[in-house]
Amino acid sequence: MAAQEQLSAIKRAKVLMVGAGGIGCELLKTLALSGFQDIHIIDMDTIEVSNLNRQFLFRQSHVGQSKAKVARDAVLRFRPNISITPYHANVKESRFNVDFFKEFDVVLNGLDNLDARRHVNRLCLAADIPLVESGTTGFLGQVTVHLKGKTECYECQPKPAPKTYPVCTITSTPSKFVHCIVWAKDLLFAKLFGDKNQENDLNVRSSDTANSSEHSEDVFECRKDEDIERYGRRIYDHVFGHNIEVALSNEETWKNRNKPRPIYSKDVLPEKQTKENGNKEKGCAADDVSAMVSLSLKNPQDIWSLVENSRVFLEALRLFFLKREKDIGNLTFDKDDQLAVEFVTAAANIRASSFGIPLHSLFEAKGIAGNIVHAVATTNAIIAGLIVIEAIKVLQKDNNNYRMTYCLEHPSRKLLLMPVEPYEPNRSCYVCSETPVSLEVNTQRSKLRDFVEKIIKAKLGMNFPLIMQGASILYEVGEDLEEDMVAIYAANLEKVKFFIFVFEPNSFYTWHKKWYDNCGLFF
Ligand SMILES: Nc1ncnc2c1ncn2[C@@H]1O[C@H](COP(=O)(O)OP(=O)(O)OP(=O)(O)O)[C@@H](O)[C@H]1O
Ligand SMILES: [Zn+2]
Repeated sequence: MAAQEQLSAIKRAKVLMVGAGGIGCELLKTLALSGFQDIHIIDMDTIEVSNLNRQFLFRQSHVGQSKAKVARDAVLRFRPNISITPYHANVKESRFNVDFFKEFDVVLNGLDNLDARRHVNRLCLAADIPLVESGTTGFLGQVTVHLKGKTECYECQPKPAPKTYPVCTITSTPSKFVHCIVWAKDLLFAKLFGDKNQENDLNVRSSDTANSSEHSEDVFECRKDEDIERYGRRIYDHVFGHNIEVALSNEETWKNRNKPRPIYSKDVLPEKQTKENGNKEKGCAADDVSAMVSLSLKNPQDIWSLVENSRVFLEALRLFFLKREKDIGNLTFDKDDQLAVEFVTAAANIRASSFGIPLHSLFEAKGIAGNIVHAVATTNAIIAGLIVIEAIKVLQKDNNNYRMTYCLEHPSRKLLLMPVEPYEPNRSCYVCSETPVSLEVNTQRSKLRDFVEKIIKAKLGMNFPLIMQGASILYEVGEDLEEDMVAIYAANLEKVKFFIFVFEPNSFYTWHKKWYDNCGLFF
């Protein structure tokens, strides 16, 4: 009897879930309610307040606790007799190796990043375990099934790169609010609060023409005898006033564009006004410091005026120096860092105002800055259901009926869920096919570092590459390397004229034989 067989396949199955976030919580619940009895779940995160609106296994009292463990406990309350094994860990840890993966009948991904997805894909290929992969953004979602040799693997098709903008649009000619956000976040915020040694295009325009008395590197440093109010105003005037004037001096740029308007702090905020606001101090922990709180701005969905944005800008900068001084120099923008979001929102709005671009609320700016498409709980639930449907087909080896399913925002051919037959493996996929990758590299010019970082790690996604020249090792990655080897490898990275063979050694992935024999990179 088909139904009986299905049920016993479900009961016998040992499944691994990776990710206990938006999709993962729904998936764990649906697995349990569908009769699965042996579920292992890996998630490296702890619960945040922002998860509670859609990750229904979690409650306020769980904030700060392991997602995997709390998810397990929540599901055991309504299915007390099943076995759920949680791992509060990164799936990339070496204990989750090929042998670990081989213990499962199917692996189900509910992840949110390319790196972890690639990693799980490769482990599933190496262990020859079916993978059901998924993802959602807002109303959109998809579920795909990957079986080694039968359907394409997760990496058979190149993934679209995240959207980037031309540097000059960001530094000189923004035309959309998102350009102002990128400027505020990746240039101004990074310059003031991030790693000082990182390249930064913020001042390209002004430093081109900067007069020699003002050394452009020092403009952003707080001077010895300068109080923080004055420093804030100087930065404000430099980036929203002076830099815009410099940009305007290049007539060519503005022939077919609207000219921006330089904005100086004294025109927007008379000196006295900031003093009044700036002095309102509230005692709170460094992490909770907020310019909105100290300026009594309550609603994050309000669009602030230029004056309000200018106040937030100066107040946020002041608070960073006053309350978060130890973070300065190490910060990268984080959408969950309230003060950082306030600063970036205000800076982006002041720049938008200068360029005649409509201003936005903090809520909207945060969404754009964090590349956030607001998650839709229903999409996650639908996708989780589809994952379970495909997982059951996998367990029953129902080879002819696997489907990739897309969840659409608007009906297409009257369907909101669009099933498509899975594609065959891509014969030239460097991950799952026999094809060796050949690359042409100019070994006279390229440093080994460029090769390792731009190609081996970024493009090919190798985590533990081993690079050989003849019989000697030029470079490898590992936790237990001797110090002197680390120094030698570091020196090798700066060298040019290498002639090498690269592979990801099998101690970690134990690549299936084909990969191991053929998928080296030859030069
Ligand atoms: N390498 C990894 N190892 C283990 N778990 C991972 C790894 N990478 C991502 N995850 C987990 O995958 C889950 C993805 O869930 P989701 O997309 O809902 O993101 P979130 O972090 O919960 O929410 P958001 O980012 O939208 O605020 C997260 O719980 C995250 O911890
Ligand atoms: Zn592939």
